[in-house]
Amino acid sequence: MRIPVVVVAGFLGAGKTSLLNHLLRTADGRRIGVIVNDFGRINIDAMAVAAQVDSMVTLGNGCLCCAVDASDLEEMLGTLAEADVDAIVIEASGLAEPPAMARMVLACPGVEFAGLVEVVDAVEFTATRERHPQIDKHLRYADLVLLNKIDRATEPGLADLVRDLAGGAPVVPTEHGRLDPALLFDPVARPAAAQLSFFDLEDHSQHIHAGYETVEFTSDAPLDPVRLAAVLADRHSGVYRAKGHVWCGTGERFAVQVVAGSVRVEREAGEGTALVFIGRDIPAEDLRARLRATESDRPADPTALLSLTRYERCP
Ligand SMILES: Nc1nc2c(ncn2[C@@H]2O[C@H](COP(=O)(O)OP(=O)(O)OP(=O)(O)O)[C@@H](O)[C@H]2O)c(=O)[nH]1
Repeated sequence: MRIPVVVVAGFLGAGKTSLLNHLLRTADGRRIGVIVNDFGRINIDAMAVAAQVDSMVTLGNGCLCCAVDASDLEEMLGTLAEADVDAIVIEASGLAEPPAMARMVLACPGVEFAGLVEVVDAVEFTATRERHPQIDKHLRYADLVLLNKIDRATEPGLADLVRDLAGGAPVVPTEHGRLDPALLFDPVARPAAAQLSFFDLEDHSQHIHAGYETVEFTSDAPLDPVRLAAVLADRHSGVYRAKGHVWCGTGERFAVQVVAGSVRVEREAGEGTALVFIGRDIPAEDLRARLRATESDRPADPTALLSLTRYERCP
């Protein structure tokens, strides 16, 4: 039997890793192999899922849809297939071109393309669509759409709009990607996957990731929470997404998640700092210098960092 491969796509910060982690947590005996593709060189998403996955291949630094050719993907899928998994989930980078990825999976022997899942950020969707009208097409080709962050959705008519754009594919409202895994992995429950054979090969310059860049920062020194909080609060308007881990020299570190105007900082175990900023026209040198200036030689009370957590819309 060919192994089903599900592609999970969705714009930066929509909730793909949350969905993946939920699927891994609720796998109920299914062995799930994962391919995680992060846009930056540091694969933060891979770190987030590594603890619970049966078998994982990661690909950082560029979108799978462009950075890899079909034979590389075939090799990655082959590695997972050898690990004897029941299903494979590919988490695309938040800037990937989902139809292109689906087409690549369709071309791989030994696996069955089991559908394109598009995760929609119910808070940011309208603003994202304005910047990237191509996103409508992503929904049109989806086999299943998650209308995620429904707990924070305030826009009237959004569900109807997403349903219209999804053109008949099921639209499931979710919080933190909590989707019934049967919808993805049970052949009976899962919607029939599109064949995508009618796609024209697109020009890569039209892809959403054209124009986006990443700035990475790593450090083994304790960071000063007050100075770092100021850098994160006063981030350049080009930064849409930031994620990673921050260490202030205490016995814990902090997971940082920025999506547009939302900032979430949570305690977690570990040491060391790795942060990735994703956006357009980010003044990389300036940002790196400001981050470097937060390095300190002593631990400090992290309250200033924790109190950054807030949800707000971008102006
Ligand atoms: N309030 C709320 N927050 C959510 C929900 N789903 C995800 N988040 C938060 O949104 C942020 C981004 O979630 P991720 O799952 O990392 O998003 P992603 O699509 O994997 O992000 P990229 O890989 O960077 O594109 C995190 O802080 C999540 O906790 C949700 O349903 N409601």
